[in-house]
Amino acid sequence: MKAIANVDFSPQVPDQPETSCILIVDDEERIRAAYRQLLAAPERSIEECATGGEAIDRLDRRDVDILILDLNLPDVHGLEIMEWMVQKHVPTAVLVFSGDESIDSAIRALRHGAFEFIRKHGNAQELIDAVERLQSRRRIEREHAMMTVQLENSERLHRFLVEQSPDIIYTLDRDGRFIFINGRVEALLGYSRGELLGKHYSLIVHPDDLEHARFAFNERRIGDRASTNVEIRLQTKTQGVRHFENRTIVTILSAQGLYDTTDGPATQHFMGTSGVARDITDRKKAEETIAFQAFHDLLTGLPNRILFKDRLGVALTQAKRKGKRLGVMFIDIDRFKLINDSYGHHEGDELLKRFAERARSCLRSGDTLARQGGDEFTVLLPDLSSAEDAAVIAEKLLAELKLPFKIAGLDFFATVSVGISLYPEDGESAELLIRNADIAMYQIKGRGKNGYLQFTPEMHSGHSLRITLESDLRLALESGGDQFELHYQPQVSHRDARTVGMEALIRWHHPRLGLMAPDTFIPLAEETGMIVALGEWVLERALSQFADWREKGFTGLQLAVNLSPKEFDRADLPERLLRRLEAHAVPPDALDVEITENLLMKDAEKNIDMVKQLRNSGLRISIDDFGTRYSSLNYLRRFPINSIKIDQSFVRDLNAGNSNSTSIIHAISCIARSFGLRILAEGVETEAQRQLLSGLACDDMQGYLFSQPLPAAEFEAFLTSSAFPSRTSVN
Ligand SMILES: Nc1nc2c(ncn2[C@@H]2O[C@@H]3COP(=O)(O)O[C@H]4[C@@H](O)[C@H](n5cnc6c(=O)[nH]c(N)nc65)O[C@@H]4COP(=O)(O)O[C@H]3[C@H]2O)c(=O)[nH]1
Repeated sequence: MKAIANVDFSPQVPDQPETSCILIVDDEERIRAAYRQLLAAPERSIEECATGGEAIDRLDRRDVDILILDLNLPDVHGLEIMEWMVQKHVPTAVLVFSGDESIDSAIRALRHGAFEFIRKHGNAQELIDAVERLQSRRRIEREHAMMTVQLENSERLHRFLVEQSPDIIYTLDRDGRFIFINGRVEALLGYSRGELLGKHYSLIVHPDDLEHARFAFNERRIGDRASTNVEIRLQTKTQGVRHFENRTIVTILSAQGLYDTTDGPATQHFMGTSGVARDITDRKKAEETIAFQAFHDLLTGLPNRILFKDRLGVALTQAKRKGKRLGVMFIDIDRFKLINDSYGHHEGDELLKRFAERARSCLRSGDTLARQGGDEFTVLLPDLSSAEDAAVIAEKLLAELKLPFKIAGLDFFATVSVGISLYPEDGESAELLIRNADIAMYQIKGRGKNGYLQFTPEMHSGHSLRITLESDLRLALESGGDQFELHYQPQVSHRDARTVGMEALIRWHHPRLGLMAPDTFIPLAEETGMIVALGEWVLERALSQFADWREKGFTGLQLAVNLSPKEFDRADLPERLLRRLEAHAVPPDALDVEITENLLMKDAEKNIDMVKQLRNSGLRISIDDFGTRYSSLNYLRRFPINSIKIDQSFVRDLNAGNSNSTSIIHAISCIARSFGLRILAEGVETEAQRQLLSGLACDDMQGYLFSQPLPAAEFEAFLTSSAFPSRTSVN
């Protein structure tokens, strides 16, 4: 950026009356003395000269404001002095007084640039009035000159700002033609200014946005009512580096009407529009990357489970309306783990990709093949004329797989187990149809794999385990929660390798099944509503432990707890949290509530309100598993959260040198930073990941590299003795 050199933008209008220097030139000393007396005043400094020569010397210093000049001097004629002054550009104002009272003499003096002509022997008041008039004129002239300088400076500053602006700044005439556009347009759109001046704005607007642009570019309103942040795609002149889609950049446009008010505010004439277009192409690209990966599986490019479920929901609505049948297939590649472990992950990934291609080739264009995760795929068959149609497709798939996959020079033979469920026979909801297809798939696996089966209600008996777990969980809660334990995992600041907080993670010591990870019982607790009581237990235990640590001197730490969406359903959540915080004397800003992206998407308005209430109470809010759902940046705008936790899956992929993951983390961290959010990466297991993440501007990290989640006593020892001590370590 250029420096704004030599420009003084400070106001320069004087607040004190200035002293005027007055020079009286007359050969008669008596007259000079009389005039000096007449004109004496504090804001005047009066000097005298008896000859023209002396006067010229004095005037040459150019600090005389007013010259009172007698024309008839002994050495030089007064008019000659005035000629000399014109030649030398002496800026002194001249008041001629002369004993020669002829009109001719007065006219000559005035022609030579005199301000006024006064008769020498006239009324003395005439001289005083003339000098006052001159002083006042000089003052106005000076102020005018100063204002001109200020105006020039401000215009220079304005030009500088407009030219250096990273945004396109333009003015249109009343017909929508450019009458001004700054140089930024050249870099952004590839047009020179000359090419655009006089042209209609539609030349640079993407054809699909013309209608939209008409409102923004024709904006007639001003002030707060004028359009701001209208998203419009502009077209570049040629295929540029910065294009979004074909020759397109995305901008946010703000515009307002321009009015001629010279005839007074009542008679405003519309003159045109001026506005600013900010290039947001990079942000849009990042949003698209994130939106794509939120709905797609990165490895195969297939829809992921969220998109699948969404499409299934839409297909179900249509099937219900039209009275049609639809099918869901759950496909699992047999012994995939074995292939992965024996040949390596790269080969495993390659097999998944090739399998996806082959499976897709067996389907019609309206069918959806999705990857659920790992080696599990699902298929939506939205339009089946009979139950057998799904079986035909499954057979086709099995037949396709008789041919080997050639990967890294080797022949891989893959077989699959396929479970099928049908609407309306096997379920009316997306969840039920997927679950029943899954159950059918497990049945075929149990029967020796490589085949397909349609769901039958008898297959449900295996689900009795779930029923038992449900009642065990209820009992565990009712008996006071002794079977539960909290483990704490440190969160480490990447800047100074200090522990800055911890996440509380629940464990269940099941009396028969042993130690159970939360993934095995939290979903069940959520489905049955027991999560609310479980959440209460977690909060109470975690806060009491945390308060204990604070008392021991570990004060600067944050405690993170997971909150399930069900807990958000209760309107009194903020009060309950605050009550518990108060009971343990823990300040609200030490508690970091982790919520999932799902929560923000479903029932957004209600949840926005809840998040705002929590934030207003001083609590901190983090979004857990960020990037795994539809990470619309809109909700980052609308939800006043503090931090985001980048999901482990991206961190894991960093190890495999997956450039997709790197660019997604980069995109996420750029966006998070622009919203002023703290970024925490989860699941950091290796030094290589730590280094990559540091380069991607992650503030804090959590993962096995620093520590596994630990029981309270071990965590306390970690805080004091580890390589990542607490910032407020008591030791
Ligand atoms: N592979 C790998 N894993 C790592 C690493 N570092 C941490 N982890 C694991 O990643 C999970 C992080 O927690 P989360 O994303 O909040 O995910 C949590 C959270 O969503 C839920 N959860 C745990 N405790 C609670 C709770 O008290 N309430 C609620 N509502 N949910 C909970 O269960 C999920 C799983 O918890 P955990 O099994 O404890 O699993 C924890 C943790 O043990 C690493 O370097 N590598």
